[in-house]
Amino acid sequence: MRGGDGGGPEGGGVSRRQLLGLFGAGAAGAAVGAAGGASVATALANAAGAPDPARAYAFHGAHQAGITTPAQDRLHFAAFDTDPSLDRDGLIGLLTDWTNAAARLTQGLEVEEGGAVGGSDYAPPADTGEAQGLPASGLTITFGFGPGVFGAGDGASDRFGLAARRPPLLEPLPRFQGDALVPELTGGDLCIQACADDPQVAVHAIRNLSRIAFGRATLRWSQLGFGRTSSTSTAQATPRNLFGFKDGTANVKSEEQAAVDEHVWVAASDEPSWLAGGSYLVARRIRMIIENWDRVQLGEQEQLVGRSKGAGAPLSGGTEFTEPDFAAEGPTGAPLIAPTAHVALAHPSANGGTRMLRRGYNFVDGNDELGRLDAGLFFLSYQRSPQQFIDVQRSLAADGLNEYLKHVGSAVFAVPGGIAEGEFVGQALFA
Ligand SMILES: C=CC1=C(C)c2cc3[nH]c(cc4nc(cc5[nH]c(cc1n2)c(C)c5CCC(=O)O)C(CCC(=O)O)=C4C)c(C)c3C=C
Ligand SMILES: [Fe+2]
Repeated sequence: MRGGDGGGPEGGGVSRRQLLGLFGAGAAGAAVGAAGGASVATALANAAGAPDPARAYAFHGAHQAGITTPAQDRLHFAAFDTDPSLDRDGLIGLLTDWTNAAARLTQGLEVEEGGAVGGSDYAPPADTGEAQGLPASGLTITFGFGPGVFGAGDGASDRFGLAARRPPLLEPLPRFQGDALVPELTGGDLCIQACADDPQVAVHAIRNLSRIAFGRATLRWSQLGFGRTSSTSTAQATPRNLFGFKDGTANVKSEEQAAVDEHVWVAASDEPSWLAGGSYLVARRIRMIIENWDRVQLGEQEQLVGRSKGAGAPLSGGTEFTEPDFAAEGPTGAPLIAPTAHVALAHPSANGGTRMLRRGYNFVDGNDELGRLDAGLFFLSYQRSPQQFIDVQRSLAADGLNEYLKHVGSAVFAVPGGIAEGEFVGQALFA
């Protein structure tokens, strides 16, 4: 619990009580220390059915937390531009300061001991204070590097001396059919994804990390999210998006170790080696024209998605987790799942076997001048290569849902692997 004088989070870990119950004390200690690592994925998942305010995920580990971690209910995502005056040492300094703060915040602590009210009356507090008394709430903080960190590719603008370390796959995403991107909601040199089960905890994290960056990086755009639109663990119930459909049924789940290794983590044999254990993050702010959608008949809504609205079962039959049968035909000989249905076009069978780990959130940001809700899905996906997203998004050009969607924001980031205590996030990039 954040209290200003070093009080740790109750339980000190991934619901230590639950892990003790599952494995006994020794195993629980090892599991908490390696959170984010695959060896405890099942333990985390079993402990993750329902939000637990005292839950604290380890910040250090083989992978950054916040990817295969059971998706929390709330999001604050931020993309930053680095200040033109920032050089390599300045960037390392910023990453070090962010690491130190994030390691504390995720454990339910203030940015610094005595942060909000324990400092001098004559200096601004080191912590903004709105999370005083709040527990860790499952907070994870995940950092990523945008293409701009590696220079503009002309050699002249390589402020950080990282051009030679650029992941060959890290390019701004190509333009997709129907894109209506707003530059102010697109791109970014650095990103931070803060997820928690308490919105105030996620916002507090981004606010303080932004404040720490003052003079070194400025917020380019940010997004609040609620009601996760995916499950990343088999222990979680599938949530619903703002179209009212279950979303996340066929997602890559943390328990699918082989699929996570094949589709999510950059392997040691991939280029570049500094990104091993990391992933590529794609963010898309997708406006949903829900007023039009709400006038569509139920049967047509289901045809557009390819699944039933109630149970989330494929229209070819079965229950939620039955594999869709795209060859199944109805009495008229027409396929039960239309070839232009969202799930038909997004399915691995339509995309050379490709999958991705989706981790998006619903958003509602007020309304527009026509009185329509500015609502939608803040789509986040983690994959071993951005090409996985590109292939599926290109396939979705024929998606009937597009009539009700508008992609207005877009960004791609290389998310480095996890770190050990004493290291700063992304340290391998500078080695
Ligand atoms: C490019 C990737 C994807 C975008 C963009 C996207 C947007 C989007 N999706 C929904 C609703 C649903 N998506 C579902 C499944 C699904 N979607 C993608 C990819 C993108 N979706 C994939 C890879 C899959 C899984 C396909 C499969 O393997 O079967 C579903 C069905 C339930 C589920 O499996 O999650 C829904 C519903 C919306 C509303 C949307 C844009 C706003
Ligand atoms: Fe989808």
